[in-house]
Amino acid sequence: MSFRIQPTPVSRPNRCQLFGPGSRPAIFEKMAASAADVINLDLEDSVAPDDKAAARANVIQAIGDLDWGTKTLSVRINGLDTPYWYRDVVELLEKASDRLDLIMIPKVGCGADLYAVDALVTAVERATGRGKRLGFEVIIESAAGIAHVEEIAAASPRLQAMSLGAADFAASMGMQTTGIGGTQENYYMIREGAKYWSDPWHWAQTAIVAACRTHGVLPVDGPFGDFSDEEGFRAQALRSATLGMVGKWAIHPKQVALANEVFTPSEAAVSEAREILAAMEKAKAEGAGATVYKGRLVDIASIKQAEVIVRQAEMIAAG
Ligand SMILES: CC(=O)SCCNC(=O)CCNC(=O)[C@H](O)C(C)(C)COP(=O)(O)OP(=O)(O)OC[C@H]1O[C@@H](n2cnc3c(N)ncnc32)[C@H](O)[C@@H]1OP(=O)(O)O
Ligand SMILES: O=CC(=O)O
Ligand SMILES: [Mg+2]
Repeated sequence: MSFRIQPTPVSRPNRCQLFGPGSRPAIFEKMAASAADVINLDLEDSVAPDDKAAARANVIQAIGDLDWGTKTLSVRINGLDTPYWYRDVVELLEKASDRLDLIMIPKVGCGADLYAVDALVTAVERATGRGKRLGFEVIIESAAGIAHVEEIAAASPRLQAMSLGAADFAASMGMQTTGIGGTQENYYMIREGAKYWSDPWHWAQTAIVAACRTHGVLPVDGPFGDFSDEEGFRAQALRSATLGMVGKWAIHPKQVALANEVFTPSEAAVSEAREILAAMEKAKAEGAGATVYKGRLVDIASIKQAEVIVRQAEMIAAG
């Protein structure tokens, strides 16, 4: 490990973030009753411009009125290039109850975007004497966002989570697709006449995971648009989990159980991790730094790998 120790992100389950438009209050109770760890009430791209003010009022009322249980409650505000965002922040902080945990800032392009929102949030918190400090989450969904991803991950002590937003990301990058996440028909290699599909989101995901892990932020995979394609969602989520992401968005209630399943370590994975820890305890007692488990090498690095899985399982079990 470098002299610079890797910070630990906030310890809370973030396997699934369920989104719903702020202009559709009829679904808020269903969102609150869902099995998602995080609820994202949206004021941004799922809300038409004429509905922005009404959506904001709906969301403010629902934050206080509904029972959100132990979920993390977040509101996606409008982007800093719009006329709406400052009023989203000010009205949420002045009028919504303390139940609000986070705001999600979309389309961030540089660290100064977070600085600007932090300055406004801090001023309103001080002016109103608001007790609970608001946290941030951001979406990397532009060329600028991915180019400055590490600067963004380091930009505010309020930052808890960072998601990849595949739809806006594809548009900003000029990618020739209208698909939101998952396999892209034209992204393949050919060998001996057979097509092998590759993953166009992979490089952005790894950049996000590395930036997040460097700065103690939770890396999250964003939306998967085709909510009829359960296997496609599962495959995308499994790749994200394997890369180190802790959860994925659901843009339809059907996707919540899938995300929870993928981002909860399986019983088999947890017992194997515990067995590796036990094998290493035994090795340590015998003065060895490495040993053999099921015919393969395990050593001190394996302890850290196994601890990732055990910690994740324990944190989820603790709720
Ligand atoms: C690219 C991005 O920015 S993604 C993030 C922003 N986008 C969003 O927030 C969109 C979120 N999703 C939605 O708005 C909706 O799910 C839609 C438009 C995709 C589909 O809505 P519908 O046509 O109503 O879906 P459908 O008929 O399959 O709904 C089934 C049930 O789930 C409910 N439901 C639909 N969406 C949601 C949701 N997001 N949360 C909770 N419940 C929901 C419906 O009310 C319906 O309930 P019922 O059985 O009691 O009648
Ligand atoms: O906001 C999400 C996206 O995919 O765009
Ligand atoms: Mg977007």
